[in-house]
Amino acid sequence: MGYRFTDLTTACHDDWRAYIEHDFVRQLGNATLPEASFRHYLKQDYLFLIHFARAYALAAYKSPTLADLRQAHEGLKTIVDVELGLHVGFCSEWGISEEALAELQEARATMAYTRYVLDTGNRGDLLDLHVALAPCLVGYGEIANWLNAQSTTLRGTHNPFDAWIAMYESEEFQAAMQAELEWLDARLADVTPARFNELSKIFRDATRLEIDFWQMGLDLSD
Ligand SMILES: Cc1ncc(CN)c(N)n1
Repeated sequence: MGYRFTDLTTACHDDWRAYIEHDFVRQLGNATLPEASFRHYLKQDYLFLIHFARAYALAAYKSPTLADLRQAHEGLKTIVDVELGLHVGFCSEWGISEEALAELQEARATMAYTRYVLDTGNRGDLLDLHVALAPCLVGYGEIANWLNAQSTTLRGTHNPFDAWIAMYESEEFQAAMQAELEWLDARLADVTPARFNELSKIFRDATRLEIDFWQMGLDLSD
């Protein structure tokens, strides 16, 4: 029997749950997240998204077939058109101008995560790269769904972070997540146990770097 994406989350169960259910996420859901933490996160996420768009462009470059190229293009479009498009508007609502975004200094957690993914993609193959990217695209879709399943999550005007949840529960984002899951399931079906172990390691590393990114927001670390 072949592997599926859920085998990766099962192999890294504790790290995956620590990422999805991080205190930053919980506080964002119940509207207790300090505004300074959200602002710090938003700024760093702007830099993060630019590097992740580059990583999807690398996936396009490494794509041997039209189907692979389409999937890389899907990830790139989601970041550039859906996330970054809304992000700049979000930032301005939170008092962060485009000029301020252009002058930002990258925090170490942003640097570590984005460069890890780009390095994994450069030295590995297309599947290595998609697995390194998966906690980002699949994780945020799952986080929105997890938040919506919690009785403590506030929605609408009661929550200043509502628009953030709305972005990741949107049809467009959820469809991109599903397409990525299908692509990963199809590729993982053929891998050997030894190869699956290598991929699990990449998935775990990227998931742990997502945890550090949340923590950076909470700690306001640079
Ligand atoms: C750090 C991080 N990880 C994931 C996502 C969702 N693309 C994001 N915007 N930022």
